[in-house]
Amino acid sequence: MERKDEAEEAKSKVSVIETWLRKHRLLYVGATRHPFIHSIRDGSVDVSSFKRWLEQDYIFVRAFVPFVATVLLKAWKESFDATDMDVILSGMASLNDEFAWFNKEASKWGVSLTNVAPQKANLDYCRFLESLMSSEVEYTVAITAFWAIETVYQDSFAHCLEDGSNTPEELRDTCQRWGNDGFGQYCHALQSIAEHHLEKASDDVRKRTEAAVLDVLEYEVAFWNMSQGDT
Ligand SMILES: Cc1ncc(CN)c(N)n1
Repeated sequence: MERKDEAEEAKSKVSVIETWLRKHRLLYVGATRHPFIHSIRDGSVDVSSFKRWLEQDYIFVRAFVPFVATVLLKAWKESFDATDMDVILSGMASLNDEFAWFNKEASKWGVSLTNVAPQKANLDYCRFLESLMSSEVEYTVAITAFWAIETVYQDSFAHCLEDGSNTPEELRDTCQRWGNDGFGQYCHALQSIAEHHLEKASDDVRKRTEAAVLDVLEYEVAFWNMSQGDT
């Protein structure tokens, strides 16, 4: 009987990440339902904004790869569960495909990805990524920030593919890239890993992880703003 109560309690227990998502709902919605995303979803998107996003995101992804490499290194050193490395490695593999995709998409839109100057919001975000690459930053903080970065794109672009959306045909490929179910499952796998480590983390590490997630959400909002030319 007691065992059953414990199982029931575990089932109804709200996870750390879920608690943060509820607590910071407005910011999360701001990052995943941004006017730029709405404009893709309703078909009113400004082509020059989309092209700016494409150019700037290519620069961001180039900085994202070394960040993910450091998360992989930390998983190897700090996690005893081999699944962590499998999931992170699958993320790296999809980043490899992403470069090919960026090049294809750039030629489709007549955009050159070489010699693009990073804009301030992008530079700030890349600098933040670099700070997370430090060996002083715990694996729990890094893997949870990684989850947040991937999830913002997944949630945003999946919204553009939902029933009732009016996403233009030529933008569906972009939305599929991050909004597809496989990418959704990958984000859930990252969330489970992050949760597992957060459950065991000290209050101090949890606090710093929550702050890093909030930073990610703010940088994502600034990135969408920049894409729209609102900086
Ligand atoms: C700014 C940003 N955030 C997230 C992702 C998803 N990797 C991205 N490509 N760019």
